[in-house]
Amino acid sequence: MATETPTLVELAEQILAQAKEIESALPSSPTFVNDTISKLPSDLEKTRKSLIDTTETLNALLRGAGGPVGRIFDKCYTYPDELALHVIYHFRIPQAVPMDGQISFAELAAKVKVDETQLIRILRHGMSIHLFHEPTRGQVAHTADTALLVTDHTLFDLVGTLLEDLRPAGLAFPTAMEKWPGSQEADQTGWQVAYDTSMSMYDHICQYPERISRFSNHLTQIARFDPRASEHFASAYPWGDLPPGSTIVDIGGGNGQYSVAVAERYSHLNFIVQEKPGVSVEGAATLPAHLKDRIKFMDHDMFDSQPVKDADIYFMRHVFHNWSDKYCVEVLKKLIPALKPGAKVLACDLCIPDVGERAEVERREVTRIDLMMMSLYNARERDVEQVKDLFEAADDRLDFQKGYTLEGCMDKICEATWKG
Ligand SMILES: C[S@@+](CC[C@H](N)C(=O)[O-])C[C@H]1O[C@@H](n2cnc3c(N)ncnc32)[C@H](O)[C@@H]1O
Repeated sequence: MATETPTLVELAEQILAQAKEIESALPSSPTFVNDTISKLPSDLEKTRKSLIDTTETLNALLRGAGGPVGRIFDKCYTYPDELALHVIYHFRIPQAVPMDGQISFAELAAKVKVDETQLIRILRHGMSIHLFHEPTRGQVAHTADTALLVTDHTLFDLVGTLLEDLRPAGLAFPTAMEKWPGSQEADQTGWQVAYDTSMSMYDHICQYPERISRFSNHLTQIARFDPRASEHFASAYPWGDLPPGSTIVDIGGGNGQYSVAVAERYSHLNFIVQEKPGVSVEGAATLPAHLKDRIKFMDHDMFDSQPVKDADIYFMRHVFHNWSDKYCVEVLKKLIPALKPGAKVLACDLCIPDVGERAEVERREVTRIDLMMMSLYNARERDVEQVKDLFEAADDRLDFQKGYTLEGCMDKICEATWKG
């Protein structure tokens, strides 16, 4: 509400106080060429997110010149920003600019084989959003951002996946909404419209070696963003309260990395990692010797009846967000005959925070992934209430308990107990 919005001066004062706090913790103030913000101590992460929120609020208030029209313009005109980055990716322009020093537009155009005039126009716009800079007229040099696109190939592949492969599905999504209103099927999305295929996104992309390779690198890049994810997972839930010898089933567990994290911390627990055939091969082969008697791997399709009866915990980490409600409920129903009274079912996913619970910039990180899941698979991210609804829809004897917050990330572990 307008009455609750701080004044411009109040916002500016908040920004000054937070900027001073951040700057005093850095070796030097960050620039677009020297990115020191990555050296910020983790205990100031909350302040950094809050400062982003405050600056965005101030910026948005000032943008509304002539009414909110400026803000609407800003949203629509991200399209040329994406176009500039897309061209920069497509023609591998970062790799053609010297890491130290500079190159003329003419030389660069010849090197990447594009028309010089088009290149200048693309890069001059790119420079306005910190993609390269022009140290002297007619010369191109790296900013911290474009240099990173050279040194970090998984980040480069993330750009390619998002802009070349996934973005067309987003553009086509309104048509998919008209064609298949409210669909919960993974083969009725923007992807099928954009690529004129009946295959689901993952099956389709697998047919193109270059695309699937950059897609898996983009997943690696996302995982690197939170290198302590398995640690957070292992510390968020009271695993230590389980009796010795308890059995935990990790459904859709990939290479078992989250079972490994909990097993390393709690030596009294046993794990069974279930996956589609072939998925866990590497995890099984590289399992540390001291965990071999406590972690087993098993082929199992989660849409079939659960073969491991009477386990203490069944957990699914980052499984439900790949599926629409209908399929999540089906997976839960397949568990029911295996559950003993008191067994716990845990669903861990990115969780959409309530408004005000986290910085707005963090909330948006989840809602934007939610829209990607929708446009690509008709899947979704959920808030705690929506996970609770899944448990209730599967069986009212699955008694929802609570959502455990994970320190340092946006995941929550939602817990239900089987009442029997
Ligand atoms: C996003 S990954 C999560 C992997 C792991 N739990 C983690 O948190 O890193 C989703 C996993 O679900 C698995 N999966 C998909 N369909 C499945 C099915 N029908 N049965 C068992 N696992 C399945 C995939 O193979 C994939 O490893």
